[in-house]
Amino acid sequence: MEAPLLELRNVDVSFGSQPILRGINLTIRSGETVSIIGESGCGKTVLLKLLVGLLQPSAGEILFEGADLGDLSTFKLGSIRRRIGFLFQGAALFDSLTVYENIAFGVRLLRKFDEKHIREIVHLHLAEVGLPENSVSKMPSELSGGMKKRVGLARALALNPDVMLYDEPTTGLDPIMTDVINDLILQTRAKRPLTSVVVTHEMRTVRKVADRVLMLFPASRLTDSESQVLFDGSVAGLADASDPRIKQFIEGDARVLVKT
Ligand SMILES: Nc1ncnc2c1ncn2[C@@H]1O[C@H](COP(=O)(O)OP(=O)(O)OP(=O)(O)O)[C@@H](O)[C@H]1O
Repeated sequence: MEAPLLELRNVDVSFGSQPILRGINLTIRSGETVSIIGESGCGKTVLLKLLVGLLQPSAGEILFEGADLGDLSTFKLGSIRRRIGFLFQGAALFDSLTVYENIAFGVRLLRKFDEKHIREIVHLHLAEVGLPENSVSKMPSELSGGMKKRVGLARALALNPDVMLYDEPTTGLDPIMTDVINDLILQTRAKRPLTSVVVTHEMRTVRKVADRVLMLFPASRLTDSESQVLFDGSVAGLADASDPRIKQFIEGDARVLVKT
């Protein structure tokens, strides 16, 4: 059987004496859109950073197409990273560069294309995320939060990734812009073979985009025998889950601490 595209085996992450991830086992198959949910601080962003090699686990293995990231040369790790697009929380645009230069940045760095080809790529992806042509000359400070996210997405897609990692893509956006970004995540996947991991605490986003949901619980509040993954299944299955911590998360404010 084909190896999963991404796999975490018995992964622990601690910062100092603080355990953040504990014994995480997870497989993500090619083409899936997996949403990772859980209250603030439970380690969702840490998990995303592990997948792209921005963080190393304290124990366990992270595999990409069966290859352990911890065993790879810098060169091989670099070639895997280039296949992974990341839409950071807050979009993380370069403030001193125009929208055009932000989208072109990675393409210039990683591909030997002439300027005409780069211009085509920038305009193609600007159109894909629904931004008008004249936004190319704008500076990030002139953009709304939703526009920034769209530029961040265009910048990631311009590198033609096989995997897209989204960190809170709709947090802080109004409901209309949330739906625009949710639709873009769906369209992005419909246009190309893409595996996506979407970290969010917005159930609206989960319901719209996820094939599968994974819910984490803070490691610091688990008993020794409990799994940190409270739920791994379909969005529909989430609604039927009996664990009160899951119910509270999906019914209430995701950021409110659940008392156990
Ligand atoms: N580099 C780091 N050094 C020390 N602690 C860190 C580091 N990165 C994350 N943490 C801590 O790990 C915990 C989990 O952080 P993480 O950002 O993954 O949470 P999250 O589930 O994504 O939360 P949120 O929904 O608020 O973004 C937090 O307590 C955070 O302070």
